[in-house]
Amino acid sequence: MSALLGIVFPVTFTGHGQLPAKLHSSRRRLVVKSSNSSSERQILFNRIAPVYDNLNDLLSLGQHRIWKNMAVSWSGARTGDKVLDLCCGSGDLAFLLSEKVGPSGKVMGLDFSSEQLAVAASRQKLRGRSCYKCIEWIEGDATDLPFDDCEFDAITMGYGLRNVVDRRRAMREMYRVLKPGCRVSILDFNKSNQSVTTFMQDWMIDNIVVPVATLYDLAKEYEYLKYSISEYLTGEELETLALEAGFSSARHYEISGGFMGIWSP
Ligand SMILES: C[S@@+](CC[C@H](N)C(=O)[O-])C[C@H]1O[C@@H](n2cnc3c(N)ncnc32)[C@H](O)[C@@H]1O
Repeated sequence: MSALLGIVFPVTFTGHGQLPAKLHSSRRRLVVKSSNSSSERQILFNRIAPVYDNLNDLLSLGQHRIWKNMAVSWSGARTGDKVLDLCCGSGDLAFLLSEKVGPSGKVMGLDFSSEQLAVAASRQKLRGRSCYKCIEWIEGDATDLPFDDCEFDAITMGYGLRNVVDRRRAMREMYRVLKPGCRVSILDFNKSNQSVTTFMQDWMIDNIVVPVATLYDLAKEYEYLKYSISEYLTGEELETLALEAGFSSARHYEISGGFMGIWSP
């Protein structure tokens, strides 16, 4: 779900702030394409957890790995840093971050899906390098972070913000827990102003993503992708959101077919 033929875009923000809501797991089978409550989305991501990684590789032809590497580079994470990966899912960006910060650093991977975190933890066990031991998985809500002010040297978020119901609050939380002068790097699908791009995105979701997901009995869950992009923010709107949250600057670039974003000082 995260990546599809280059139709993604990260945006990074700097700056240096506060806030709090709680979510509870539910076993209800409630997944709809216009899923627009946090608990519905939590259920959705729990359900897709067992196949999420395989589908990412399949649907992006492996390209999501390149984009995630870029997002981690843009975060500016360095050896020994304490960093946060929000909406970490099965942990791709957290693993990449741990390679940057090394065993002397610390990576916190936070997500509200216990099933995604279980996949992340089992992947961690299978990995031998010492740097992976510096990752801690935390079940929590991106809009109510269980961290102190100014705790992190860098924050990443891959394909997360689009799925967060209260994005304004999530952005303010990122601002609060980030140290002054440090950077947030956000990677996601682009909500384009170009009708051709939107048409291509919709076409690929309808004709490639959903049919493939149907093979895993996850059609409805992946139909949600189209909805989530349509109600996401454009690059300009994301920049405004970051500035309103207190960040000193924010820059969104489209890449990969014209749709990826990066912060510039
Ligand atoms: C598309 S997945 C991305 C996972 C991973 N970052 C990646 O790039 O592969 C989105 C993740 O965001 C999580 N998520 C959505 N809203 C959240 C929130 N409010 N708080 C914490 N996690 C959230 C979901 O549980 C899911 O694991």
